[in-house]
Order: sequence, then structure tokens, then C-alpha cells
Amino acid sequence: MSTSAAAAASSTTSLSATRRSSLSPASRVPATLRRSLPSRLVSSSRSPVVQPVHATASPGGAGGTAAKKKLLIFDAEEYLAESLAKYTARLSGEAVAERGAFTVALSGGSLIKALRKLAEAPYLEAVEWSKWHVFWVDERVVPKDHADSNYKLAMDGLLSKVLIPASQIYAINDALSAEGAANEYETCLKQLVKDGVIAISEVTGFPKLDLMLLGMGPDGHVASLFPGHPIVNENKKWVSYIKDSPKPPPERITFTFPLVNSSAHIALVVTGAGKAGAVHKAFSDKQSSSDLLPVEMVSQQEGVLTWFTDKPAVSMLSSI
Ligand SMILES: O=C1O[C@H](COP(=O)(O)O)[C@@H](O)[C@H](O)[C@H]1O
Repeated sequence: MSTSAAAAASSTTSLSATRRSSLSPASRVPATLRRSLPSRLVSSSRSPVVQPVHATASPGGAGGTAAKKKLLIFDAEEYLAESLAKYTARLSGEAVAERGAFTVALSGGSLIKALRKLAEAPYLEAVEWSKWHVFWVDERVVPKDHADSNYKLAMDGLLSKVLIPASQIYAINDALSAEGAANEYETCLKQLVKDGVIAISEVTGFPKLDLMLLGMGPDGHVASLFPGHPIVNENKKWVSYIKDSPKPPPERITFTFPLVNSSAHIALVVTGAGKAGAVHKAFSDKQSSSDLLPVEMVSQQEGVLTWFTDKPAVSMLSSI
């Protein structure tokens, strides 16, 4: 990260800390949510810039690991986008300072629009784009210029507007079958581990990307890991494939849960009333391991899982 971006990141941290100590947590959490959220989730910090309604942090994620979960709820999508850009820029700066590279995996769908502010001031100038290595959490097996391509979506919405070397943008090989593309993508990741670009998690032995940016479908799917599909239980491969996606197009490749959950940081970006049911289930205390939605299986081994949501997406939490 450039000096100015590093300075911005550090001043944000101290400003947040100042603000945290001067506001009572209870005053920052709407009464309806205070009643409804599990008490283990209710503590609070508020960004001084983006006006989340409240934020929570708690030990204990899905699956009973020691993962920490943080829920940010924004009054408007605009604030969410601003906060997501700031969060991503901060993590980029930290990774570049530490390892000289930032490894980030993008989803498709609504996430890309939520990342748009990264291509605007101050992030456009401050982020060290030349150090970015960009991957896809999942990709549809279609040509790169197809309307369904997650690569095309990200290129049009973000990557064409920032200066990342083309050799550091890792698209799938769209000339191969789903199986072939998944295998080749895993081989590519293995080479980058050998080259020292991607770290390996000491906890899981899987690659540890700096940031996994996830969306979630209304059915609770993340990446191309759909409810009830056997691929959600894959525990050896880093990248797998499906040919029967319930959401078109049917053929996709996807990171597996061990890879997703080994990341240093995970952001789950979930907006809109259509996703309220899955959000409600994900934050319910009544989780049973037999019927977990894929989103409930996002449980990183280290670090913090941060949910970026809006009010419609959390509208059912009051019924917990
Ligand atoms: O098919 C997909 O859907 C999910 C969710 O998309 P959204 O538009 O509802 O946010 C997305 O995260 C995934 O990458 C994509 O392939």
C-alpha cells in the first residue's frame, strides 16, 4: 500500500477506537435487533464513515470452530459499498506490507456492483493494484465474453478500471470441460503456492488467500456450492466442478469449503429482502448439523468472517 493509503488505514483504526469508547454499545443497536439477535452476537462498533446500523462480533461460528463473526448492517447500499471498498483496501495494504502481494478471490453476482467504489477515489489511486492477484471463487463454464461469465462481470464492473497486470488475473480456461477447467485451476493455485504468491494455512494445509469475497443466493448457496449438493462435503480437492447447478448455467467450477474456510479473511456480501430467510437461518441459534445451508458452512479457521448486509437482508432477524 502507498504511504497515503497506509496512513488512511491507520487513522481509520484509531478513529474507530475513539468512537467505540465514546458511544454506548446499546445506543447503537436498534431495539428490535437488540431483542432478536442472539446475545452472543450483540456487542458493537460503528464505523465513523459508513454509518452501519450496528456491528456485532462473537466467538463461535457455524460448525463450532473458534471463528469470529461480525455482522454489519447498513442503512443504504451506498454505505455498504463504501465500507466494503475501505475494508478491501485496508486488507490489501496489510497483505502487501507483510508479503508483497494481495491474493483475493471474487464471486460473481451482486458482489461486483458492491465493489464498484474500489475503482473510485481515494481507492483507485491509493491501492497498490500491481500487487493484486485475482481469482474466482466460482466460475460458470462459458466463454469469457458470455453474459453469464463471472470473469466478464468482474472485468466490466471493476478489473478493467484498475491497473492489475493481466498475468495476475487468473481466469479459468474456457476451452476445457468443467472437470478439466477445475483441475487446471487447482494446478494453477499449486504453482502459485510453490512460487510463494499464495500462502498455505498452518491450520488446514490448504491455500490461505488473503481475502475471499463471497455473495449468497436466496437459497443460501455461496460460490457454486448449492444446498443438498454432494460437492459441499468435498474435503480433499481445492477446486471442484458441477454439471447440474440448480441455477443456470449448469456447468461451473468452484472453490471447495476447505479452501474457502482457510482464507485469512472472508467477507459475505448479502443484500435484499430475497435473502432474508437464509440470513435468518444463518443467525439462528437452532442450527443442526444435518440441514446446514452452504452459507452456514462458511466458517473460517482463523480470522474474522464479516457479513456486509442491508436492512432488508436482516429483516427477519427480529423473529429469532
Ligand atoms: O451464481 C452465483 O450466485 C451467487 C449469488 O449471486 P447474487 O447475485 O445473488 O449475489 C454468486 O455469489 C456466485 O458467484 C454466482 O456464481
